[in-house]
Amino acid sequence: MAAQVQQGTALGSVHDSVREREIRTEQEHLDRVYRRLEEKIHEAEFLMNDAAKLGQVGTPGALAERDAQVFRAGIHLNRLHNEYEDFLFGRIDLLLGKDGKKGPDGAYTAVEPAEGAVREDGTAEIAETLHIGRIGVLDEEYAPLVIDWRAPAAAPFYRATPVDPGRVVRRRVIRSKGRRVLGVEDDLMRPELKALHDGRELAVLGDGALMAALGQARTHTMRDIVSSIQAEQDLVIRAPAASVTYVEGGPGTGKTAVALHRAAYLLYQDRRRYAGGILIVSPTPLLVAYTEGVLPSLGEEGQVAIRAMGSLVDGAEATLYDAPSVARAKGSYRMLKVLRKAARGALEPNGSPTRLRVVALGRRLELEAEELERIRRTALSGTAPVNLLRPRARRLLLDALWAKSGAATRHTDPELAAELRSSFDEDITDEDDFIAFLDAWWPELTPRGVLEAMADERRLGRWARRILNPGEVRRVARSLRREGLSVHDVAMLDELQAVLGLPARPRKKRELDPLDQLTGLEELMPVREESQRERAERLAQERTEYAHVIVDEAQDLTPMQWRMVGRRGRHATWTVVGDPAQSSWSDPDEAAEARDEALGTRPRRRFTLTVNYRNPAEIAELASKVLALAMPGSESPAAVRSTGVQPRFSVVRDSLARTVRDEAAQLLERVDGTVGVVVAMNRRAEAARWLEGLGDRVVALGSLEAKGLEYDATVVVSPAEIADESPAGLRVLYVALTRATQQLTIVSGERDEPDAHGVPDLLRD
Ligand SMILES: Nc1ncnc2c1ncn2[C@@H]1O[C@H](COP(=O)(O)OP(=O)(O)OP(=O)(O)O)[C@@H](O)[C@H]1O
Repeated sequence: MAAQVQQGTALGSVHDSVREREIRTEQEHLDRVYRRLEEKIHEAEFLMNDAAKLGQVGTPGALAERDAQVFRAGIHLNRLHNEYEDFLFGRIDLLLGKDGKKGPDGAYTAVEPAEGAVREDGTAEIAETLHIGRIGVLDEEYAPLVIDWRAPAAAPFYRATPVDPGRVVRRRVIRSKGRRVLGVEDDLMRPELKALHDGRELAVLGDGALMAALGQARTHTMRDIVSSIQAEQDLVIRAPAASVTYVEGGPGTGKTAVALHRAAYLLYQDRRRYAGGILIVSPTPLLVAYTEGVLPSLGEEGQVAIRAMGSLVDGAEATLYDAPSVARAKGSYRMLKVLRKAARGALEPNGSPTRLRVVALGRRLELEAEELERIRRTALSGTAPVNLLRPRARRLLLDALWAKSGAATRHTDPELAAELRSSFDEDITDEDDFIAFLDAWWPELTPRGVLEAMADERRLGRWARRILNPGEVRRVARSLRREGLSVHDVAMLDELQAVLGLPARPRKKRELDPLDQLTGLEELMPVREESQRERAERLAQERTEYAHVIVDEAQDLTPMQWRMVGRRGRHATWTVVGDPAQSSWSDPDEAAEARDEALGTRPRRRFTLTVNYRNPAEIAELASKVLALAMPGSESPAAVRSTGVQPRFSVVRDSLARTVRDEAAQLLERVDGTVGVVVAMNRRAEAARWLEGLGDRVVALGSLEAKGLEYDATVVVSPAEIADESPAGLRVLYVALTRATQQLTIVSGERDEPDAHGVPDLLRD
């Protein structure tokens, strides 16, 4: 190897001095970057003050100018005041490029080296050195001091491999804390070259920046992976935003990490387009809490909303879980039919009036139950939202009363007849009795109101006839009588909102130009089309539709949830990440149909992630036994590292509680970070009690709550209980087994059949 790779104890001191020199070089660069950042902060503060002065001038031009300045300076200050852990984290040393053109970030754009960049004797000069960081920084001459990780020029940092190095000779990960460089880790992309930089041979130090990142102790929040994104992940992160980006990959392949980095990339790449907002949908509030720090660490906040599936509807916050059979009924397409019937049926509350009496044209007029029923049916024909049909029902009532009055036949002059009719209508609709009748007979329905009506088993039975079986009706009605909402109730609320429609509100009058009124122009002017910006602002405010929707753990969405999420991205581009092998939904075909409906006919670009960065090989191998049972024939992703520590098997000694507590305590001793204890859903509450007093590094979770999370070590309690809990139980067990980054303990419970080594039947070959 021509490059200067220093290894072994004999070379130790040389190695140390090379390391010190390289660290010093990077430190000097970092110092320069910080000096420049400080200058920028002063500039931004100056701009803010200046902008405030402009504000006192008060002319429209000055005000617009001030707004723009405040906006720009505000963003700047916000970012710069953040003291990032590792503001600058990478560097690439490049050969001369083919065409010598520079991009907007000041870096040369060519991917391939120029002819002659490598001399015949195998030596080459480093022509360009780029430092990669969280945001871009230019020096006084507009030369790049730091390239934003999302800029095209930074892509080779993530993509270059020894097989396909492009111009990259050396790729360096720089570790720093605050303003101090702590270390560097290099990968050599062209080991065959003798590369010179400033007349000196290029040094190559250490290896394993990725391994160091993976081996770190976990906390209860996710870290960004910006300094170690791998090539197959980078392809997804930078995929063009058109249509649907569809990503599959097994546990730990970085799907969630990639989805979050992609949100940051899209904003960087086209901030205007994504002013309409990016929505990230997560299955649980726990996963939201775990992931929500990643985007701010990448310098992105505000335009991205991370919401749990149970809080996608404003004002709703799901806190309950349904039993699997109830979840199945509530989440399936069948529920859609039930809701449509319920929305119409709920118009007839118990005690709905059966007679309408009014006085008009000096006569008493009456409509009886049968006529009222006929009018209701006519008004409800079709599929229009129920709340929007109230004006139609009102009109039909007036028609029927007018016919009863016989007044129509009395006037042959159409003008007179029309006049009489309009005063007839006015008289009636002003009458308090009529208003009270209408409110009782055709009440304005709310989604919550309909859900409450469905809690009445008799009524639900009527609406769900031949759709749900009697057992399902009983269980669903009972579940709706509980205090609080479940995650599946929230999708039902959202569907009901669509079925009911927002009641008609009086339209806000456009401000009139007095001149238009004088000339009558007002009548002739078409209502102005909303501009793109106005639309984006409106959508951001209403927060019901987004410019890009990212669905994490997509394999778990029920058909009803796909409909809910689909409504938020009708005009959006999408990134959908998931793993069918981890699906906890019992009917994947039905869910796939709903997903295709939500995504429409947009073309899809498919990606597969193949490397498991979370689990060591020892844990991945055990989990693959359950994968073979859950989805025969599917492949598990290759684990990128091994720890030499085999999973531990434990059987209950005196009590399950004591055994689990002891095992968790042992793991707390063995790892520095977090421990997760995963139990069947119905044991959640008791498991939390088992762990009382062990501190906040350990948590108890139900199997469904473990989705997407990870811990240094996990205790999985009774594989058989988890597997038996629902029709998708084996896949849920697969999720539970793949949460640990270092150690895994399996505790067999009553239902398991452990062998002499404590290995339960489900985990044997
Ligand atoms: N390139 C990388 N560099 C460093 N760490 C990585 C990288 N890719 C993934 N990881 C780490 O691997 C772990 C798993 O990533 P992530 O949670 O995104 O996987 P996932 O595919 O969503 O898993 P699951 O399907 O089990 O939810 C995380 O700790 C993540 O930070």
